[in-house]
Amino acid sequence: MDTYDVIVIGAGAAGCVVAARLSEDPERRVLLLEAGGHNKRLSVKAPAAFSAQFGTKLDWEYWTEPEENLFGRSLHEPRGKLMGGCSSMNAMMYVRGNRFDYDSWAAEGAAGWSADEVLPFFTRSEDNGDLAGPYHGRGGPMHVETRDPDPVARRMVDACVEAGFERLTDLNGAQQEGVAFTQVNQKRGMRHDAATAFLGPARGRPNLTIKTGALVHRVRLDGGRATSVEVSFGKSLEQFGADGEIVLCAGAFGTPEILQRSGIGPAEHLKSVGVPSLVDLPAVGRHLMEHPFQFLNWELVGDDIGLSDLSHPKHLARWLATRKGKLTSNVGEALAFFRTDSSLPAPDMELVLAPLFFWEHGKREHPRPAFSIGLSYVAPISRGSVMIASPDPGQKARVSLRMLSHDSEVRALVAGVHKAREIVSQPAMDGMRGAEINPGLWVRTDEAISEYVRHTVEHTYHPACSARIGSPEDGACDAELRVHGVDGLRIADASAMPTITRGNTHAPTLMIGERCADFIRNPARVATAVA
Ligand SMILES: Cc1cc2nc3c(=O)[nH]c(=O)nc-3n(C[C@H](O)[C@H](O)[C@H](O)COP(=O)(O)OP(=O)(O)OC[C@H]3O[C@@H](n4cnc5c(N)ncnc54)[C@H](O)[C@@H]3O)c2cc1C
Repeated sequence: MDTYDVIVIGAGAAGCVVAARLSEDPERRVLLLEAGGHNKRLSVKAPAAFSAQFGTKLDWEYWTEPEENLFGRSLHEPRGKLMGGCSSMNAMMYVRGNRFDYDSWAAEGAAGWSADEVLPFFTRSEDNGDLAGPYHGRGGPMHVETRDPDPVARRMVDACVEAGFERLTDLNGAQQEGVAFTQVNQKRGMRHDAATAFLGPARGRPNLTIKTGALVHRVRLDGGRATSVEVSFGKSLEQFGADGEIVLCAGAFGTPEILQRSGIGPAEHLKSVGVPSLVDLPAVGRHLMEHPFQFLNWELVGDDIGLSDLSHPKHLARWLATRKGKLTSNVGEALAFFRTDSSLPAPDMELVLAPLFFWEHGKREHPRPAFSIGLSYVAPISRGSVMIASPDPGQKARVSLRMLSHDSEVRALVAGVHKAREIVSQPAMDGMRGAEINPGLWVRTDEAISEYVRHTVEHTYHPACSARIGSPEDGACDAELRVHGVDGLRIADASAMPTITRGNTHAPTLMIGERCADFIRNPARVATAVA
Protein backbone atom coordinates (compact mmCIF):
# COMPACT_ATOMS: atom_id res chain seq x y z
CA MET A 1 0.00 0.00 0.00
CA ASP A 2 1.44 3.43 -0.99
CA THR A 3 1.57 5.79 1.96
CA TYR A 4 1.51 9.59 2.13
CA ASP A 5 1.64 12.19 4.88
CA VAL A 6 -1.67 13.74 3.88
CA ILE A 7 -4.44 12.42 1.63
CA VAL A 8 -6.88 15.00 0.25
CA ILE A 9 -10.17 13.58 -1.04
CA GLY A 10 -11.74 15.63 -3.85
CA ALA A 11 -10.01 18.21 -6.08
CA GLY A 12 -12.80 20.77 -5.91
CA ALA A 13 -12.63 24.36 -4.73
CA ALA A 14 -11.28 23.57 -1.26
CA GLY A 15 -9.38 20.39 -2.14
CA CYS A 16 -7.17 22.23 -4.63
CA VAL A 17 -6.33 24.85 -2.00
CA VAL A 18 -5.51 22.27 0.68
CA ALA A 19 -3.34 20.12 -1.63
CA ALA A 20 -1.49 23.12 -3.06
CA ARG A 21 -0.81 24.76 0.30
CA LEU A 22 0.28 21.58 2.06
CA SER A 23 2.61 20.53 -0.75
CA GLU A 24 4.46 23.86 -0.49
CA ASP A 25 6.55 22.04 2.13
CA PRO A 26 8.74 19.67 0.04
CA GLU A 27 9.02 17.32 3.01
CA ARG A 28 5.28 16.64 3.10
CA ARG A 29 4.04 13.94 0.69
CA VAL A 30 0.53 14.80 -0.43
CA LEU A 31 -1.91 12.63 -2.40
CA LEU A 32 -4.93 14.30 -4.04
CA LEU A 33 -7.71 11.95 -5.17
CA GLU A 34 -10.38 13.12 -7.63
CA ALA A 35 -13.21 11.02 -9.07
CA GLY A 36 -13.50 13.12 -12.25
CA GLY A 37 -11.00 13.92 -14.99
CA HIS A 38 -9.19 16.95 -16.38
CA ASN A 39 -10.63 20.46 -16.78
CA LYS A 40 -9.19 21.35 -20.19
CA ARG A 41 -12.50 21.65 -22.00
CA LEU A 42 -14.20 24.43 -23.88
CA SER A 43 -17.27 24.36 -21.62
CA VAL A 44 -14.95 24.88 -18.64
CA LYS A 45 -12.64 27.50 -20.08
CA ALA A 46 -15.18 29.66 -21.97
CA PRO A 47 -17.01 31.44 -19.13
CA ALA A 48 -20.48 31.74 -20.68
CA ALA A 49 -20.59 28.03 -21.55
CA PHE A 50 -20.80 26.77 -17.98
CA SER A 51 -24.36 25.44 -18.20
CA ALA A 52 -23.33 23.25 -21.19
CA GLN A 53 -21.69 20.98 -18.60
CA PHE A 54 -24.99 20.17 -16.87
CA GLY A 55 -26.14 16.59 -17.41
CA THR A 56 -22.85 15.57 -19.06
CA LYS A 57 -20.17 13.29 -17.63
CA LEU A 58 -18.70 16.39 -15.95
CA ASP A 59 -21.79 16.55 -13.71
CA TRP A 60 -22.50 14.21 -10.77
CA GLU A 61 -26.08 15.13 -11.55
CA TYR A 62 -27.82 14.90 -8.21
CA TRP A 63 -31.60 15.14 -8.13
CA THR A 64 -33.42 15.90 -4.91
CA GLU A 65 -36.14 13.69 -3.56
CA PRO A 66 -39.58 15.13 -4.38
CA GLU A 67 -39.70 18.42 -2.46
CA GLU A 68 -42.76 18.52 -0.22
CA ASN A 69 -43.09 22.33 -0.25
CA LEU A 70 -42.61 22.61 -4.01
CA PHE A 71 -45.55 20.48 -5.13
CA GLY A 72 -43.38 17.34 -5.18
CA ARG A 73 -40.86 18.68 -7.71
CA SER A 74 -37.38 17.13 -7.80
CA LEU A 75 -34.65 19.69 -8.35
CA HIS A 76 -31.50 19.07 -10.37
CA GLU A 77 -28.33 19.89 -8.39
CA PRO A 78 -25.43 19.92 -10.87
CA ARG A 79 -22.05 19.24 -9.20
CA GLY A 80 -18.70 19.35 -10.98
CA LYS A 81 -17.04 15.95 -11.40
CA LEU A 82 -13.68 17.09 -12.71
CA MET A 83 -10.50 18.81 -11.58
CA GLY A 84 -11.64 21.97 -9.83
CA GLY A 85 -15.04 20.45 -8.93
CA CYS A 86 -17.78 23.06 -8.98
CA SER A 87 -15.21 25.81 -9.33
CA SER A 88 -14.79 24.50 -12.89
CA MET A 89 -18.55 24.62 -13.50
CA ASN A 90 -19.78 27.65 -11.60
CA ALA A 91 -20.74 31.15 -12.73
CA MET A 92 -17.46 32.58 -11.36
CA MET A 93 -19.04 35.27 -9.14
CA TYR A 94 -16.57 36.19 -6.42
CA VAL A 95 -18.68 37.00 -3.35
CA ARG A 96 -17.60 36.46 0.24
CA GLY A 97 -20.87 37.03 2.06
CA ASN A 98 -21.64 39.45 4.86
CA ARG A 99 -19.49 39.96 7.93
CA PHE A 100 -22.62 39.18 9.95
CA ASP A 101 -22.32 35.55 8.68
CA TYR A 102 -18.88 34.99 10.12
CA ASP A 103 -19.52 36.89 13.34
CA SER A 104 -22.58 34.65 13.81
CA TRP A 105 -20.45 31.54 13.23
CA ALA A 106 -18.06 32.68 15.94
CA ALA A 107 -20.86 33.73 18.31
CA GLU A 108 -22.45 30.30 17.96
CA GLY A 109 -19.26 28.44 18.93
CA ALA A 110 -16.98 28.35 15.89
CA ALA A 111 -14.04 29.95 17.68
CA GLY A 112 -11.65 31.73 15.33
CA TRP A 113 -14.13 32.18 12.46
CA SER A 114 -15.30 35.76 13.04
CA ALA A 115 -15.23 38.21 10.09
CA ASP A 116 -11.98 39.80 11.23
CA GLU A 117 -10.35 36.42 11.78
CA VAL A 118 -11.26 34.95 8.38
CA LEU A 119 -10.35 38.07 6.36
CA PRO A 120 -6.61 37.21 6.05
CA PHE A 121 -7.55 33.80 4.65
CA PHE A 122 -9.67 35.43 1.93
CA THR A 123 -6.96 37.87 0.96
CA ARG A 124 -4.24 35.20 1.04
CA SER A 125 -5.91 33.39 -1.88
CA GLU A 126 -6.69 36.51 -3.84
CA ASP A 127 -5.04 38.24 -6.76
CA ASN A 128 -7.42 41.11 -7.33
CA GLY A 129 -6.75 42.91 -10.59
CA ASP A 130 -9.00 45.89 -9.84
CA LEU A 131 -9.49 46.41 -6.12
CA ALA A 132 -6.95 46.99 -3.38
CA GLY A 133 -6.95 48.10 0.25
CA PRO A 134 -7.51 46.24 3.50
CA TYR A 135 -10.21 43.95 2.10
CA HIS A 136 -8.24 42.68 -0.87
CA GLY A 137 -5.17 40.66 -1.74
CA ARG A 138 -2.74 40.94 -4.61
CA GLY A 139 -0.41 38.17 -5.79
CA GLY A 140 -2.40 35.23 -4.41
CA PRO A 141 -3.17 32.25 -6.63
CA MET A 142 -6.83 33.08 -7.48
CA HIS A 143 -7.30 35.91 -9.95
CA VAL A 144 -10.33 38.16 -9.41
CA GLU A 145 -11.40 40.98 -11.71
CA THR A 146 -14.33 43.09 -12.87
CA ARG A 147 -15.20 42.43 -16.51
CA ASP A 148 -16.43 44.92 -19.04
CA PRO A 149 -20.20 44.44 -18.72
CA ASP A 150 -22.78 44.18 -21.49
CA PRO A 151 -24.71 47.43 -22.18
CA VAL A 152 -27.91 45.77 -21.00
CA ALA A 153 -26.29 44.95 -17.65
CA ARG A 154 -25.17 48.59 -17.38
CA ARG A 155 -28.72 49.78 -17.84
CA MET A 156 -29.96 47.26 -15.27
CA VAL A 157 -27.48 48.64 -12.75
CA ASP A 158 -28.62 52.21 -13.54
CA ALA A 159 -32.19 51.06 -12.94
CA CYS A 160 -31.21 49.67 -9.54
CA VAL A 161 -29.68 53.02 -8.64
CA GLU A 162 -32.86 54.80 -9.74
CA ALA A 163 -34.79 52.36 -7.52
CA GLY A 164 -32.72 53.43 -4.52
CA PHE A 165 -29.74 51.04 -4.46
CA GLU A 166 -26.37 52.52 -3.65
CA ARG A 167 -23.86 52.18 -6.50
CA LEU A 168 -20.80 50.27 -5.26
CA THR A 169 -17.61 48.99 -6.85
CA ASP A 170 -16.92 46.36 -4.21
CA LEU A 171 -19.43 43.91 -2.76
CA ASN A 172 -16.68 42.31 -0.66
CA GLY A 173 -15.58 45.45 1.14
CA ALA A 174 -16.93 47.44 4.04
CA GLN A 175 -20.50 47.39 2.74
CA GLN A 176 -22.40 44.62 0.95
CA GLU A 177 -25.73 46.42 0.56
CA GLY A 178 -26.01 48.07 -2.85
CA VAL A 179 -25.42 47.22 -6.52
CA ALA A 180 -22.19 46.60 -8.41
CA PHE A 181 -20.77 44.84 -11.43
CA THR A 182 -19.75 41.34 -10.47
CA GLN A 183 -16.17 40.53 -9.63
CA VAL A 184 -15.33 37.21 -11.26
CA ASN A 185 -12.75 34.43 -11.15
CA GLN A 186 -11.44 34.95 -14.65
CA LYS A 187 -8.07 35.59 -16.19
CA ARG A 188 -7.43 36.70 -19.77
CA GLY A 189 -10.99 35.92 -20.81
CA MET A 190 -11.00 32.42 -19.34
CA ARG A 191 -12.38 30.83 -16.20
CA HIS A 192 -9.81 30.79 -13.43
CA ASP A 193 -10.96 27.72 -11.51
CA ALA A 194 -9.34 26.38 -8.35
CA ALA A 195 -7.44 23.62 -10.18
CA THR A 196 -5.87 26.11 -12.60
CA ALA A 197 -5.20 28.73 -9.94
CA PHE A 198 -3.87 26.59 -7.10
CA LEU A 199 -2.61 23.39 -8.71
CA GLY A 200 -1.19 25.04 -11.84
CA PRO A 201 1.90 26.28 -9.97
CA ALA A 202 2.03 23.13 -7.77
CA ARG A 203 1.81 20.38 -10.40
CA GLY A 204 5.54 19.95 -10.90
CA ARG A 205 6.23 19.29 -7.22
CA PRO A 206 7.65 15.79 -6.69
CA ASN A 207 5.89 15.56 -3.31
CA LEU A 208 2.40 16.11 -4.81
CA THR A 209 0.66 13.15 -6.44
CA ILE A 210 -2.66 13.76 -8.19
CA LYS A 211 -4.81 10.81 -9.21
CA THR A 212 -7.93 11.35 -11.32
CA GLY A 213 -10.67 8.79 -12.02
CA ALA A 214 -10.29 7.89 -8.33
CA LEU A 215 -13.68 7.20 -6.73
CA VAL A 216 -13.25 7.17 -2.96
CA HIS A 217 -15.41 4.52 -1.31
CA ARG A 218 -14.55 5.00 2.32
CA VAL A 219 -12.00 6.04 4.89
CA ARG A 220 -10.72 3.15 7.01
CA LEU A 221 -10.27 3.58 10.76
CA ASP A 222 -7.83 1.75 12.96
CA GLY A 223 -8.14 2.22 16.71
CA GLY A 224 -10.15 5.43 16.29
CA ARG A 225 -7.68 6.90 13.79
CA ALA A 226 -8.23 7.45 10.07
CA THR A 227 -5.38 5.50 8.51
CA SER A 228 -6.24 4.73 4.90
CA VAL A 229 -8.59 5.36 2.02
CA GLU A 230 -10.28 2.79 -0.18
CA VAL A 231 -10.54 3.91 -3.81
CA SER A 232 -11.65 2.39 -7.10
CA PHE A 233 -10.18 3.19 -10.49
CA GLY A 234 -12.74 1.67 -12.80
CA LYS A 235 -12.95 -1.97 -11.71
CA SER A 236 -9.73 -2.08 -9.68
CA LEU A 237 -9.85 -1.39 -5.97
CA GLU A 238 -6.83 0.17 -4.25
CA GLN A 239 -5.90 1.43 -0.81
CA PHE A 240 -3.67 4.35 0.16
CA GLY A 241 -2.27 4.90 3.64
CA ALA A 242 -1.98 8.19 5.53
CA ASP A 243 0.75 8.64 8.15
CA GLY A 244 -0.58 12.08 9.04
CA GLU A 245 -4.05 13.26 8.12
CA ILE A 246 -6.88 12.61 5.70
CA VAL A 247 -8.85 15.66 4.58
CA LEU A 248 -12.36 15.30 3.16
CA CYS A 249 -12.99 17.89 0.42
CA ALA A 250 -15.65 16.03 -1.56
CA GLY A 251 -18.26 18.78 -1.30
CA ALA A 252 -21.61 19.17 0.43
CA PHE A 253 -22.92 15.89 -0.97
CA GLY A 254 -19.71 13.86 -1.37
CA THR A 255 -18.27 14.48 2.10
CA PRO A 256 -21.27 13.28 4.15
CA GLU A 257 -21.61 10.35 1.73
CA ILE A 258 -18.02 9.22 2.34
CA LEU A 259 -18.32 9.76 6.10
CA GLN A 260 -21.50 7.69 6.22
CA ARG A 261 -20.03 4.90 4.06
CA SER A 262 -17.09 4.87 6.48
CA GLY A 263 -19.42 4.23 9.43
CA ILE A 264 -19.29 7.83 10.70
CA GLY A 265 -22.76 9.33 10.95
CA PRO A 266 -26.24 8.76 12.40
CA ALA A 267 -25.95 5.21 13.79
CA GLU A 268 -29.58 4.24 13.28
CA HIS A 269 -29.58 5.32 9.67
CA LEU A 270 -26.28 3.61 8.92
CA LYS A 271 -27.55 0.33 10.37
CA SER A 272 -30.71 0.59 8.29
CA VAL A 273 -28.68 0.72 5.07
CA GLY A 274 -26.22 -2.01 6.01
CA VAL A 275 -23.22 0.05 7.15
CA PRO A 276 -21.70 -0.88 10.53
CA SER A 277 -21.70 2.22 12.73
CA LEU A 278 -18.23 3.09 14.07
CA VAL A 279 -18.77 6.65 15.31
CA ASP A 280 -22.31 7.82 16.06
CA LEU A 281 -22.45 11.41 14.75
CA PRO A 282 -26.10 12.37 14.22
CA ALA A 283 -25.33 15.62 12.37
CA VAL A 284 -23.43 14.05 9.44
CA GLY A 285 -25.69 14.64 6.46
CA ARG A 286 -28.10 16.89 8.34
CA HIS A 287 -28.40 20.70 8.38
CA LEU A 288 -28.02 20.85 4.59
CA MET A 289 -28.69 24.46 3.50
CA GLU A 290 -29.21 25.94 0.05
CA HIS A 291 -30.29 29.32 -1.36
CA PRO A 292 -33.69 29.29 -3.08
CA PHE A 293 -33.42 31.00 -6.47
CA GLN A 294 -36.33 32.56 -8.36
CA PHE A 295 -35.88 33.87 -11.87
CA LEU A 296 -37.91 36.58 -13.57
CA ASN A 297 -37.54 37.37 -17.29
CA TRP A 298 -38.55 40.20 -19.60
CA GLU A 299 -38.34 40.60 -23.35
CA LEU A 300 -35.65 42.98 -24.53
CA VAL A 301 -36.67 45.53 -27.14
CA GLY A 302 -34.60 48.15 -28.98
CA ASP A 303 -31.14 47.86 -30.49
CA ASP A 304 -29.30 46.08 -27.68
CA ILE A 305 -29.83 42.33 -27.63
CA GLY A 306 -27.62 41.51 -24.64
CA LEU A 307 -26.30 37.95 -24.74
CA SER A 308 -29.31 36.63 -26.61
CA ASP A 309 -27.24 35.56 -29.63
CA LEU A 310 -24.58 33.89 -27.50
CA SER A 311 -24.75 30.61 -29.41
CA HIS A 312 -23.92 32.29 -32.75
CA PRO A 313 -20.65 30.76 -34.09
CA LYS A 314 -19.14 34.24 -34.55
CA HIS A 315 -18.87 34.63 -30.78
CA LEU A 316 -17.08 31.32 -30.40
CA ALA A 317 -14.73 32.24 -33.26
CA ARG A 318 -13.96 35.56 -31.60
CA TRP A 319 -13.36 33.99 -28.24
CA LEU A 320 -11.08 31.30 -29.73
CA ALA A 321 -9.08 33.94 -31.60
CA THR A 322 -8.89 36.69 -28.97
CA ARG A 323 -10.41 35.42 -25.68
CA LYS A 324 -12.73 38.41 -25.89
CA GLY A 325 -16.41 39.03 -26.58
CA LYS A 326 -19.69 37.68 -25.31
CA LEU A 327 -18.36 34.25 -24.36
CA THR A 328 -16.34 35.87 -21.58
CA SER A 329 -19.59 36.76 -19.81
CA ASN A 330 -20.32 34.96 -16.55
CA VAL A 331 -24.05 35.65 -17.24
CA GLY A 332 -24.69 37.14 -13.78
CA GLU A 333 -22.90 40.34 -14.75
CA ALA A 334 -24.11 42.50 -11.88
CA LEU A 335 -25.32 41.85 -8.35
CA ALA A 336 -27.44 43.76 -5.87
CA PHE A 337 -27.99 43.05 -2.17
CA PHE A 338 -30.87 44.39 -0.12
CA ARG A 339 -33.09 43.65 2.91
CA THR A 340 -36.66 42.60 2.24
CA ASP A 341 -37.42 43.84 5.77
CA SER A 342 -35.61 46.87 7.16
CA SER A 343 -35.41 45.31 10.65
CA LEU A 344 -33.09 42.53 9.43
CA PRO A 345 -29.47 42.65 10.62
CA ALA A 346 -28.06 42.17 7.09
CA PRO A 347 -29.26 41.81 3.49
CA ASP A 348 -31.33 38.68 2.89
CA MET A 349 -31.72 38.98 -0.89
CA GLU A 350 -29.16 38.92 -3.67
CA LEU A 351 -30.32 39.98 -7.12
CA VAL A 352 -28.44 38.49 -10.04
CA LEU A 353 -28.75 40.74 -13.10
CA ALA A 354 -28.35 38.84 -16.37
CA PRO A 355 -28.58 40.23 -19.91
CA LEU A 356 -30.17 37.09 -21.38
CA PHE A 357 -33.07 34.68 -20.96
CA PHE A 358 -32.22 32.13 -18.25
CA TRP A 359 -34.74 29.55 -17.11
CA GLU A 360 -34.49 25.98 -15.84
CA HIS A 361 -30.68 25.89 -15.65
CA GLY A 362 -30.38 27.44 -19.11
CA LYS A 363 -32.23 24.54 -20.75
CA ARG A 364 -35.15 26.66 -21.98
CA GLU A 365 -34.89 29.07 -24.86
CA HIS A 366 -36.95 32.11 -25.72
CA PRO A 367 -37.56 33.03 -29.36
CA ARG A 368 -36.73 36.73 -28.82
CA PRO A 369 -34.03 38.65 -26.92
CA ALA A 370 -34.64 38.86 -23.19
CA PHE A 371 -33.07 39.76 -19.85
CA SER A 372 -33.44 38.22 -16.39
CA ILE A 373 -33.27 39.00 -12.71
CA GLY A 374 -32.58 36.10 -10.37
CA LEU A 375 -33.58 36.40 -6.71
CA SER A 376 -31.25 34.41 -4.50
CA TYR A 377 -32.67 34.26 -1.00
CA VAL A 378 -29.46 34.33 1.01
CA ALA A 379 -30.87 34.01 4.54
CA PRO A 380 -32.80 30.73 4.35
CA ILE A 381 -33.74 28.77 7.46
CA SER A 382 -34.92 25.50 5.90
CA ARG A 383 -32.69 22.49 6.54
CA GLY A 384 -32.40 19.43 4.36
CA SER A 385 -30.36 16.23 4.45
CA VAL A 386 -27.94 14.01 2.54
CA MET A 387 -28.35 10.34 3.48
CA ILE A 388 -26.81 7.34 1.78
CA ALA A 389 -29.25 4.68 0.64
CA SER A 390 -26.66 1.88 0.48
CA PRO A 391 -22.97 1.19 1.15
CA ASP A 392 -22.40 1.17 -2.64
CA PRO A 393 -20.34 4.24 -3.72
CA GLY A 394 -21.92 3.96 -7.16
CA GLN A 395 -25.30 4.85 -5.69
CA LYS A 396 -25.83 8.51 -4.92
CA ALA A 397 -27.24 9.65 -1.59
CA ARG A 398 -30.83 10.74 -1.15
CA VAL A 399 -30.79 14.54 -1.06
CA SER A 400 -33.69 16.54 0.35
CA LEU A 401 -33.45 20.33 0.49
CA ARG A 402 -36.83 20.77 2.18
CA MET A 403 -36.77 24.14 0.49
CA LEU A 404 -39.29 26.77 1.61
CA SER A 405 -40.31 24.87 4.75
CA HIS A 406 -41.07 28.27 6.30
CA ASP A 407 -43.63 30.75 5.01
CA SER A 408 -41.31 33.62 5.92
CA GLU A 409 -38.94 32.41 3.17
CA VAL A 410 -41.72 32.61 0.61
CA ARG A 411 -42.71 36.07 1.86
CA ALA A 412 -39.16 37.27 1.32
CA LEU A 413 -39.18 35.95 -2.25
CA VAL A 414 -42.52 37.65 -2.89
CA ALA A 415 -40.96 40.92 -1.70
CA GLY A 416 -38.07 40.20 -4.06
CA VAL A 417 -40.44 39.80 -7.00
CA HIS A 418 -42.00 43.20 -6.21
CA LYS A 419 -38.54 44.76 -5.94
CA ALA A 420 -37.41 43.27 -9.26
CA ARG A 421 -40.50 44.67 -10.99
CA GLU A 422 -39.87 48.05 -9.40
CA ILE A 423 -36.31 48.05 -10.76
CA VAL A 424 -37.39 47.11 -14.26
CA SER A 425 -40.03 49.85 -14.28
CA GLN A 426 -37.37 52.57 -13.81
CA PRO A 427 -36.63 55.12 -16.58
CA ALA A 428 -33.21 53.53 -17.22
CA MET A 429 -35.01 50.57 -18.75
CA ASP A 430 -37.22 52.70 -21.05
CA GLY A 431 -36.80 51.65 -24.66
CA MET A 432 -35.36 48.31 -23.54
CA ARG A 433 -38.12 46.85 -21.41
CA GLY A 434 -40.47 44.51 -23.27
CA ALA A 435 -43.22 42.24 -22.01
CA GLU A 436 -42.73 40.37 -18.75
CA ILE A 437 -42.28 36.69 -19.64
CA ASN A 438 -42.02 35.08 -16.20
CA PRO A 439 -44.00 35.22 -13.96
CA GLY A 440 -46.17 37.32 -16.33
CA LEU A 441 -48.32 40.26 -15.39
CA TRP A 442 -51.33 38.14 -14.46
CA VAL A 443 -49.34 36.85 -11.45
CA ARG A 444 -49.83 39.97 -9.32
CA THR A 445 -51.18 39.32 -5.86
CA ASP A 446 -48.95 38.11 -3.04
CA GLU A 447 -50.96 34.91 -2.94
CA ALA A 448 -50.53 34.27 -6.67
CA ILE A 449 -46.80 35.06 -6.50
CA SER A 450 -46.36 32.69 -3.52
CA GLU A 451 -47.99 29.90 -5.44
CA TYR A 452 -45.91 30.69 -8.50
CA VAL A 453 -42.72 30.65 -6.43
CA ARG A 454 -43.48 27.20 -5.01
CA HIS A 455 -44.14 25.96 -8.55
CA THR A 456 -41.01 27.37 -10.18
CA VAL A 457 -38.32 28.17 -7.59
CA GLU A 458 -34.90 26.58 -8.12
CA HIS A 459 -31.68 26.87 -6.11
CA THR A 460 -28.50 28.90 -6.53
CA TYR A 461 -26.20 25.81 -6.76
CA HIS A 462 -24.94 26.43 -3.22
CA PRO A 463 -25.48 23.32 -1.05
CA ALA A 464 -23.60 23.67 2.24
CA CYS A 465 -23.51 22.84 5.98
CA SER A 466 -24.11 19.06 5.65
CA ALA A 467 -21.06 18.15 7.78
CA ARG A 468 -20.79 21.38 9.65
CA ILE A 469 -18.66 22.78 12.43
CA GLY A 470 -20.53 22.30 15.70
CA SER A 471 -20.71 20.27 18.89
CA PRO A 472 -20.69 16.45 18.58
CA GLU A 473 -24.48 16.49 19.04
CA ASP A 474 -25.05 19.10 16.39
CA GLY A 475 -22.04 19.11 14.07
CA ALA A 476 -19.61 16.83 12.30
CA CYS A 477 -16.35 18.60 13.13
CA ASP A 478 -14.85 21.04 15.61
CA ALA A 479 -13.70 24.57 14.86
CA GLU A 480 -10.35 23.25 13.57
CA LEU A 481 -12.31 21.08 11.15
CA ARG A 482 -11.42 17.80 12.97
CA VAL A 483 -14.12 15.15 12.70
CA HIS A 484 -15.53 14.40 16.15
CA GLY A 485 -14.50 11.06 17.59
CA VAL A 486 -11.86 10.28 14.93
CA ASP A 487 -8.19 11.19 14.96
CA GLY A 488 -6.46 12.31 11.78
CA LEU A 489 -9.59 13.19 9.81
CA ARG A 490 -10.70 16.72 8.83
CA ILE A 491 -13.39 18.27 6.68
CA ALA A 492 -12.59 21.23 4.43
CA ASP A 493 -15.29 22.21 1.97
CA ALA A 494 -18.72 23.86 1.81
CA SER A 495 -20.19 21.11 4.00
CA ALA A 496 -18.24 22.48 7.00
CA MET A 497 -19.99 25.88 7.04
CA PRO A 498 -21.96 26.23 10.28
CA THR A 499 -24.66 28.17 8.38
CA ILE A 500 -24.78 29.23 4.76
CA THR A 501 -23.28 32.60 3.90
CA ARG A 502 -25.18 35.58 2.48
CA GLY A 503 -23.82 35.29 -1.01
CA ASN A 504 -22.26 32.80 -3.37
CA THR A 505 -20.32 30.01 -1.73
CA HIS A 506 -17.13 29.57 -3.78
CA ALA A 507 -14.98 32.28 -2.15
CA PRO A 508 -15.98 31.17 1.39
CA THR A 509 -15.05 27.59 0.46
CA LEU A 510 -11.61 28.66 -0.76
CA MET A 511 -11.22 30.44 2.57
CA ILE A 512 -12.13 27.22 4.44
CA GLY A 513 -9.45 25.41 2.40
CA GLU A 514 -6.87 28.03 3.37
CA ARG A 515 -7.82 27.73 7.03
CA CYS A 516 -7.61 23.92 6.98
CA ALA A 517 -4.13 24.02 5.46
CA ASP A 518 -3.13 26.50 8.14
CA PHE A 519 -4.46 24.27 10.93
CA ILE A 520 -2.42 21.34 9.62
CA ARG A 521 0.74 23.37 8.97
CA ASN A 522 0.72 25.25 12.27
CA PRO A 523 -0.86 22.99 14.89
CA ALA A 524 0.81 24.82 17.77
CA ARG A 525 -0.33 28.27 16.68
CA VAL A 526 -4.03 27.72 16.22
CA ALA A 527 -6.48 28.34 19.00
CA THR A 528 -8.04 25.43 20.83
CA ALA A 529 -11.43 24.63 19.41
CA VAL A 530 -14.45 25.49 21.46
CA ALA A 531 -17.15 23.78 19.41
C1 LIG B 1 -23.62 25.67 -11.77
C2 LIG B 1 -22.99 26.26 -10.57
C3 LIG B 1 -22.85 27.64 -10.49
C4 LIG B 1 -22.27 28.20 -9.35
N1 LIG B 1 -21.99 29.54 -9.36
C5 LIG B 1 -21.26 30.07 -8.36
C6 LIG B 1 -20.79 31.39 -8.45
O1 LIG B 1 -20.96 32.08 -9.45
N2 LIG B 1 -20.08 31.90 -7.39
C7 LIG B 1 -19.85 31.15 -6.27
O2 LIG B 1 -19.28 31.68 -5.31
N3 LIG B 1 -20.28 29.87 -6.18
C8 LIG B 1 -20.93 29.29 -7.21
N4 LIG B 1 -21.27 27.98 -7.17
C9 LIG B 1 -20.97 27.22 -5.94
C10 LIG B 1 -19.48 26.91 -5.74
O3 LIG B 1 -18.87 26.55 -6.96
C11 LIG B 1 -19.36 25.80 -4.70
O4 LIG B 1 -19.92 26.26 -3.49
C12 LIG B 1 -17.92 25.38 -4.41
O5 LIG B 1 -17.27 24.97 -5.57
C13 LIG B 1 -17.95 24.24 -3.41
O6 LIG B 1 -16.64 23.76 -3.24
P1 LIG B 1 -16.36 22.37 -2.52
O7 LIG B 1 -14.89 22.28 -2.41
O8 LIG B 1 -17.19 22.29 -1.31
O9 LIG B 1 -16.95 21.26 -3.50
P2 LIG B 1 -16.70 20.98 -5.03
O10 LIG B 1 -16.12 22.17 -5.69
O11 LIG B 1 -17.98 20.43 -5.55
O12 LIG B 1 -15.59 19.84 -5.02
C14 LIG B 1 -15.82 18.53 -4.59
C15 LIG B 1 -14.87 17.62 -5.38
O13 LIG B 1 -14.88 16.32 -4.79
C16 LIG B 1 -14.99 15.35 -5.81
N5 LIG B 1 -15.60 14.16 -5.23
C17 LIG B 1 -16.85 14.04 -4.71
N6 LIG B 1 -17.05 12.79 -4.26
C18 LIG B 1 -15.91 12.11 -4.49
C19 LIG B 1 -15.50 10.76 -4.25
N7 LIG B 1 -16.31 9.85 -3.68
N8 LIG B 1 -14.24 10.37 -4.62
C20 LIG B 1 -13.39 11.27 -5.19
N9 LIG B 1 -13.73 12.55 -5.46
C21 LIG B 1 -14.98 12.97 -5.09
C22 LIG B 1 -15.83 16.03 -6.88
O14 LIG B 1 -15.71 15.42 -8.14
C23 LIG B 1 -15.32 17.44 -6.83
O15 LIG B 1 -14.22 17.64 -7.68
C24 LIG B 1 -21.86 27.37 -8.27
C25 LIG B 1 -21.98 25.99 -8.37
C26 LIG B 1 -22.52 25.42 -9.51
C27 LIG B 1 -22.64 23.93 -9.61
